[in-house]
Amino acid sequence: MSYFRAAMTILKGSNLKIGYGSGLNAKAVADGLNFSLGKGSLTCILGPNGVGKSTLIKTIMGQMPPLDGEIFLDEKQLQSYSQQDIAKKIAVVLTDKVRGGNLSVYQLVSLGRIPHTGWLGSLSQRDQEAVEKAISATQINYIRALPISEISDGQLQKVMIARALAQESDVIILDEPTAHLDLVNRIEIMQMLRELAHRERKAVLVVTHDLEIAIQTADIFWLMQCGSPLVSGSPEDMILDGQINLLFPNERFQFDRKLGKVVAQERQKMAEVFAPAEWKIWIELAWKKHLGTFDIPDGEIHVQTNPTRLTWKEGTLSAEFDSLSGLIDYLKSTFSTDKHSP
Ligand SMILES: Nc1ncnc2c1ncn2[C@@H]1O[C@H](COP(=O)(O)OP(=O)(O)OP(=O)(O)O)[C@@H](O)[C@H]1O
Repeated sequence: MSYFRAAMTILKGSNLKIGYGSGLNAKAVADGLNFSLGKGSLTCILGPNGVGKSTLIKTIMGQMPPLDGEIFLDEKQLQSYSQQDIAKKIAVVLTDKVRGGNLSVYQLVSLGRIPHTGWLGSLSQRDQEAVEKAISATQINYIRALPISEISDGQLQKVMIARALAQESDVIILDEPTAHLDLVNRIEIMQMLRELAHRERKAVLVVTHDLEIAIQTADIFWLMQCGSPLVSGSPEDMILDGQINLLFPNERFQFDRKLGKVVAQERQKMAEVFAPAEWKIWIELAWKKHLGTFDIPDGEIHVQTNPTRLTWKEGTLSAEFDSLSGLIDYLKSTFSTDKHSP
């Protein structure tokens, strides 16, 4: 497996120290970063606000020099490339809103050819083919003639990805590409990036805070945490060995492997639940959310479906409800500390 990854590597960081300023005024943001980015896979960078994800991207793009260590792009030192040569190998999609409402979708995608044609270059047959291929791969043909001021945020994000594809670089980097999008668009964009990485053999590197969608789509995670090196691995391995919890500052928030979600760890006992598996999960989540601070005696919850019937059993007492919220409301009102206080 290590041979497979090494053979596909397009970008490598070695003992990298990143940050701002230089000399005595240098301010390091992260240190001791080692990574390799593989072609044909979707890699997600995750980490808390301010840990240095955007700084790492800017350094990889050659916009700022590393404070120490080295970056290799296609086995050559990044510093040996001109900015234009980097642009032929790395395309970037940033979070900033795109201006230029008068440009059509087609014209914006065509801008991806600038590293090959120069600003004033006209599009050759070869350039036009690359633009058409990018438009087709991102399924935006139906909006190609529209001005970008008239398309939605989700469509614009696909157009920006098409522009990056038209650049025909080995690496595509995206900084929070789904930040302003609704849930369906967030999933769709990440699935599109996964497909493009695999089908077009691109190395796609995405900064995201969307842990659950990243788990569903990424091949590799890079976890960044304050004061510690970058940790990489497959999302599934990281969940199973607990490394995913490096994302959280303390033990109050942990990734629940069974639920597949981040949950607050309340130290509390829970009723014994006799229910189908999907009911158990939502009863547990609702219990944690609503009853975390309540002192509820040992009890059992029994669930029957079709029609829904939830039974709370505590000693000889038994109460029935036709919804989970009905049961939760009952437990809240019965065991409220306010009610029990003198
Ligand atoms: N131009 C700058 N000069 C000096 N320090 C900066 C500059 N830009 C960012 N920083 C600092 O570098 C650190 C890392 O910032 P960065 O934007 O890389 O974090 P991030 O992980 O991308 O955060 P977020 O998830 O909030 O986008 C922060 O402490 C920030 O204040």
